[in-house]
Amino acid sequence: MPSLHVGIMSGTSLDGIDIAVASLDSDHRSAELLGAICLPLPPELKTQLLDLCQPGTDEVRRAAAAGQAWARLAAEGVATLLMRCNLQAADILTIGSHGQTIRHHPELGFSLQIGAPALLAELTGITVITDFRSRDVAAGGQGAPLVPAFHDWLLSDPNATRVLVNIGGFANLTILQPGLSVTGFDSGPGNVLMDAWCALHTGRAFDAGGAWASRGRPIPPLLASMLADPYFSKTGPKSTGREYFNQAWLKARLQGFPFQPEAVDVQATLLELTAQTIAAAANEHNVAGGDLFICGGGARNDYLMLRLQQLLSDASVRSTEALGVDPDWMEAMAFAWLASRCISGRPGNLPAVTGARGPRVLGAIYQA
Ligand SMILES: Nc1ncnc2c1ncn2[C@@H]1O[C@H](COP(=O)(O)OP(=O)(O)OP(=O)(O)O)[C@@H](O)[C@H]1O
Ligand SMILES: CC(=O)N[C@H]1[C@@H]2OC[C@@H](O2)[C@@H](O)[C@@H]1O[C@H](C)C(=O)O
Repeated sequence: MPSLHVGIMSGTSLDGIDIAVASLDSDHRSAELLGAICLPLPPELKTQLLDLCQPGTDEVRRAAAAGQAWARLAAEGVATLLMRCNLQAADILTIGSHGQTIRHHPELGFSLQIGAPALLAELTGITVITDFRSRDVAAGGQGAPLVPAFHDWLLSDPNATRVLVNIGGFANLTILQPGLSVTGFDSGPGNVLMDAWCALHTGRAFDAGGAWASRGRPIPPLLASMLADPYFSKTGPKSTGREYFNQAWLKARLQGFPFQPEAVDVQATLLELTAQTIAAAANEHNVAGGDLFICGGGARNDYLMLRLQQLLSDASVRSTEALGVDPDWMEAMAFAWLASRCISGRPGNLPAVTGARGPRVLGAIYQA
């Protein structure tokens, strides 16, 4: 029997809160997107959340305040979306709310998302499930990436190799190969460094279509110094975040550089870094001849898509649209699905992906 679930994702790009409502049918492994909405983060809330991604003073109070502001915005989004879809709160079994990651340190035993789930349950009148990463981390896993389990559930094909690549702030891959267990990991930065550099030099939040990067030329020694970072040669399970790949990381590479490069060439180098680390991660798993399907905002970066296709010339590189899944809503749908797993007492993680000791039911439930 299908049931209706809402998924809310606020990713590492901090561009907005994505909300999707989906009809999920576990008997037939199907997911139908009924509607979706993206609420841009007001600049003040974006700044508050970004500030919380690094150590600072009075963090507990600031995190509580920002979490509540986030929940109020998310609740408004849920109400608008349900109205547009002609649905009532009572039609929705659960909301799966990822919240906003402000620290991800599986090596220290925690991954912290904020988003005032109790308030969200109170404001929406719908059962809210959140804190999806902690249980996996407690079981020795990375707590990330979690979407590979959803990709496997919805998109695996017994006859074809499929690689799903989510390019948001960070990029993660899911490798679905007939007869092999699912592999998945974060390959490294997706858009996060490109966004930061673009904002600094052009005042724009991102480089639309990769047009600016396409006018520059990657700087080989700078690219080499970036690719030498030990994260890229580590094998999975592995996950990363703003704690590691951030403006300070970029600054350190630029400081060690003998001349002042052109800003546009740095942008081209950062795009190349994203493309090459994704391509290398796919190649490590011998996916030549398979299909790559891209989701997340990176699917709109035409130049990045072109570079990926050039680097992986034996594979076809397309957006997940080709599989019938809108690339903008894949992650929000994944959190709707993770909530459906939790409420039915079924595991949400893939131990082979996250490194957890075993399958675990993920999430904390705030009953309506
Ligand atoms: N038209 C476009 N051209 C180029 N890049 C784009 C375009 N639209 C969106 N993006 C990129 O996609 C990003 C947002 O992607 P997305 O919403 O998938 O990220 P996220 O969910 O925040 O990240 P994560 O998956 O890491 O949590 C933007 O910050 C921008 O870099
Ligand atoms: C800790 C955290 O929020 N990680 C995000 C981030 O954004 C992409 C990548 O890094 C992935 O590991 C994860 O998100 C997706 C939704 C995931 O867990 O699959």
